Amino acid sequence: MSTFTGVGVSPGRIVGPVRQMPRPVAEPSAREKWSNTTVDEETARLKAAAKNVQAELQQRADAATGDSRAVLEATAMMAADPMLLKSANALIVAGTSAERSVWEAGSQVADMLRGLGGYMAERTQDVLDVRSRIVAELRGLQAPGIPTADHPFVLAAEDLAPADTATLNPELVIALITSSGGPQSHTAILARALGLPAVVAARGVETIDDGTEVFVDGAAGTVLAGPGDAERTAAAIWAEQARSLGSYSGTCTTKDGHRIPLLANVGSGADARKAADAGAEGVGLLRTEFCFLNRDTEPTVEEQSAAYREVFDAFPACKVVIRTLDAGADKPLPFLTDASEPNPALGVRGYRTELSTPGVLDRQLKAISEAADGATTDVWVMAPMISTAEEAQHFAESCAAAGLKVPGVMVEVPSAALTAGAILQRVNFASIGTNDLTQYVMAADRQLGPLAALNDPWQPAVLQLIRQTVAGAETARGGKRSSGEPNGDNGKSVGVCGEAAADPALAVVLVGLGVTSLSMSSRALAAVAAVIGSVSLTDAQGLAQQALAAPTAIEARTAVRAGLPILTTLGL
Ligand SMILES: C=C(OP(=O)(O)O)C(=O)O
Ligand SMILES: [Mg+2]
Repeated sequence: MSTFTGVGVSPGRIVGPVRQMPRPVAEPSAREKWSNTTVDEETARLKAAAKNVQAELQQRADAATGDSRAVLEATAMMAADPMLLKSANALIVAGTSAERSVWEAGSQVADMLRGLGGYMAERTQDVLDVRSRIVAELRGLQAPGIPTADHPFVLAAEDLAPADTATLNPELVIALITSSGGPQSHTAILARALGLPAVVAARGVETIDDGTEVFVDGAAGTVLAGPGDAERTAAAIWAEQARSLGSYSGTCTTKDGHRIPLLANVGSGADARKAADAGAEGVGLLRTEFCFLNRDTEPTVEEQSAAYREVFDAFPACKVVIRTLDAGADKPLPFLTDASEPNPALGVRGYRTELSTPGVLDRQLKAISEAADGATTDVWVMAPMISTAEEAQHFAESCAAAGLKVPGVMVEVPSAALTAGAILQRVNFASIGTNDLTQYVMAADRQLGPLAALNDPWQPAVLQLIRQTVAGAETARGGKRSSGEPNGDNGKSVGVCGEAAADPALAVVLVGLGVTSLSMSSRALAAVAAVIGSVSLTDAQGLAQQALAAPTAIEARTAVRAGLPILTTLGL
């Protein structure tokens, strides 16, 4: 039995066979020529590979439903695209290998589609995906992307990109294990959103053979190859505990009756409908960039408005906090961000793209305003990566110009936490993004596995910045508020929408620090509500003081967990 230790980022214990995510297909050399074959043989090789890829994609499409089916059908059609094959054949005739020919032909077709704009430009990614698949087929390699199987499996990967989420089928993938990736990486966020046990930064998991049975413990952060009876029993107990936790009732209060609204983090209308079904009281973070990943061109006002309206319609008469595009670093959008920046996390990302690409923000605000028109939803709008009071002021003015009445900011840059008082005099609310706040205050890339211990929202510096943000809000408000979620117009409320809110023990600390609402993946709602419901507000404040007094992240977590016996009862 070998054990791999990493960082547990989504709790749960499960036993299942591993499937490795294939490595991305490498570009064939520009000098790659065919030899030992004839033009006809090389053309026939390409034709057969394209046909196999098409058949495989069509088979997957037939088995899929909804959005995944549409994506797979479009990609299957692309594999048989006559223009792609014709351009590739012309290169083969000139002596280029089938692999290189289809690679170049794919680039040509992609450029052409991009130039046509609109719906055609949307197909660019499909062509690039198909050409990689055909090259993999020609080389006898596993197809790129999330593997398929006819039985549930534990997906092992180096890390997952946000774009991989479209094809991840949670019925088949029962846990995620990665050799890289930090606790705030998108693999971790995705795992929590899907409620899948996950361990990141577990070096060596990339060497586990396909089919090997493993035991994944997403709380302990361990992966064990060749589990025995003890592990199988632990997995069965966890499945039973998960069932008994049930679903979120739609109301979260401390033991002594203080209301803490629990909202959902979503990335699309479909997500929002799932969150509403799960009992979320509204949306605390709509990641609008997730609606448009893989887009080469800016979505039109109409397209945006339709996407946002879907979310508003899922939450009539409830609060929805919509975040303007947070492009850059781990979430590049080609129409907004510069892929060649040397240090993208510190670069032109989030609200800062307004400097390099003015106009996109105003068009997005217009789209939000149009979507809100006639909807009963209480629409709040916030900007990501705000660093100064001037930026907050400018954002508030832009919202006002678009007729949006509740502007706010994300607090995810340490300067925003330190100057929260001045910032909150200019906007109505703040939402703390602990994922980025942690990476920036600890100077530790959130995507890097080796820095996982630094990238921990229990770090004393992060807790102090949260306290400072709440104190800044009190100054801006001109005094303390006793409890409850203030209204959007003058409340200067502080919520948390980073992944810290989904950690039930840390959620209690956040409440104790004075945070008034929490937003998380809907899977976490029931557990967070159960743990908050087990303490009074005074208990939560006491635990927050203990966490603040602890000199290290580990000691803070240990002290708080010791004060929350319900965590053990629920297996959290
Ligand atoms: C919620 C956050 O934003 P994202 O994870 O999308 O960067 C955060 O930084 O905590
Ligand atoms: Mg962020």
